Amino acid sequence: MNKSSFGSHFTVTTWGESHGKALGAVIDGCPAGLSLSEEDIQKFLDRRKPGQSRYTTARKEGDLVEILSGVFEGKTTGTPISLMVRNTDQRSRDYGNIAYSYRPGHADYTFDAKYGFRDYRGGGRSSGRETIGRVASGAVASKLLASLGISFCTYTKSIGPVSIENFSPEEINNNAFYMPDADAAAKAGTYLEKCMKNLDSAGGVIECRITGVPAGLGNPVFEKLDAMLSQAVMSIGAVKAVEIGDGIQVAHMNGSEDNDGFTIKDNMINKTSNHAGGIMGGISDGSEIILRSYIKPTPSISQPQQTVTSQGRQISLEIHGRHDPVIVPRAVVVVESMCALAITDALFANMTSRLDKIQKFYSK
Ligand SMILES: Cc1cc2nc3c(=O)[nH]c(=O)nc-3n(C[C@H](O)[C@H](O)[C@H](O)COP(=O)(O)O)c2cc1C
Ligand SMILES: C=C(O[C@@H]1CC(C(=O)O)=C[C@@H](OP(=O)(O)O)[C@H]1O)C(=O)O
Repeated sequence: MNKSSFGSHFTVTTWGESHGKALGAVIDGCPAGLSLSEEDIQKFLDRRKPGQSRYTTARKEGDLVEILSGVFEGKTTGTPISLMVRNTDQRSRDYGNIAYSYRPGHADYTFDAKYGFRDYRGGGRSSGRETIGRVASGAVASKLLASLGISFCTYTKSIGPVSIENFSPEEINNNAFYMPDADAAAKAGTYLEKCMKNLDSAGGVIECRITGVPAGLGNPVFEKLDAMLSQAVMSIGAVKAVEIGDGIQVAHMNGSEDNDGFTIKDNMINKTSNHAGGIMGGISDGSEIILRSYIKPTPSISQPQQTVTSQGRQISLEIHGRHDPVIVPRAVVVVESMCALAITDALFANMTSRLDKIQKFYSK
């Protein structure tokens, strides 16, 4: 089985390959009446599309979205929403040497081990280009969440050894890295130039902050909100770790440092700090949700690497084709989209969690 869907209440199925005719998504479970246009979705896709700086793949794609179904007179109809982006700049002949040899760090070997057959053109289904369907669906989920007062702020926290520490997340500078600190962005550029000169690649960290999520979203066991968010973000290619709140740092803290105190502010229960990153016991606590995603260096590099062919011959492989020297800047909106899908799914699952809420709904 090749499961291509995410979510059980707001369900997204992505489809397509990097060098096929097109890619896209089908969204099931979006309520009727949400105003939605191709421009709403295009704004998201434009943040992800390739060819926008020298630090991303040189593949030139417009990534123009077409809404094929589920929207009438500018509003969702409550029926499946089908979204499509056509591929226009495939150069499949560049991939001849990976048809029968395995790229270190990519999905070639494991895909073959599972299916015994693969579309090797640009990684096929395992290409980062699959994230088009995720981002197009994330745009719809974000529009829905925005109408409920839930918003996202996502940015590059580090690239290689260059990280940003003291900054205002709202000030995302319009640099090639979506990094809210222009000095750090310049340093990241210098670091990447060195990597590129060495025919090498770099990784980094993306931070996503979600505001406006009320207390009470998520479940106490299994489908914990932190587990749902982590699963959503870990399912993106090249993501190797996810942290919520203080994340792995808590292993080095004492309870007296890590615990967030409670207080009353404006007659409401509030916290004195947010080490937990907005989720306790698997359920949102009403404060900002803070998630970090750790992205590995792009596996396809052009310096010679040791590998084997599917026939078991040892070879030295130089990878051709057009690849991202760093994945992080283009993955910022992918992380945001997967978080939006997870929050929407959790929200819809929550609708029937309390009898008083159901009674209120039917009391009119
Ligand atoms: C937006 C995006 C762009 C990517 N670009 C590339 C790329 O240009 N070259 C490459 O080899 N891998 C790229 N990747 C990563 C691979 O798709 C990924 O490493 C591969 O599928 C193996 O999966 P894994 O790293 O999760 O094990 C990209 C991933 C994303 C999300
Ligand atoms: C084209 C995109 O990124 C691609 C992600 C990717 C990979 O292996 O993940 C490999 C490269 O493309 P191709 O599939 O042609 O080899 C990247 O250019 C895109 O994301 O739109």
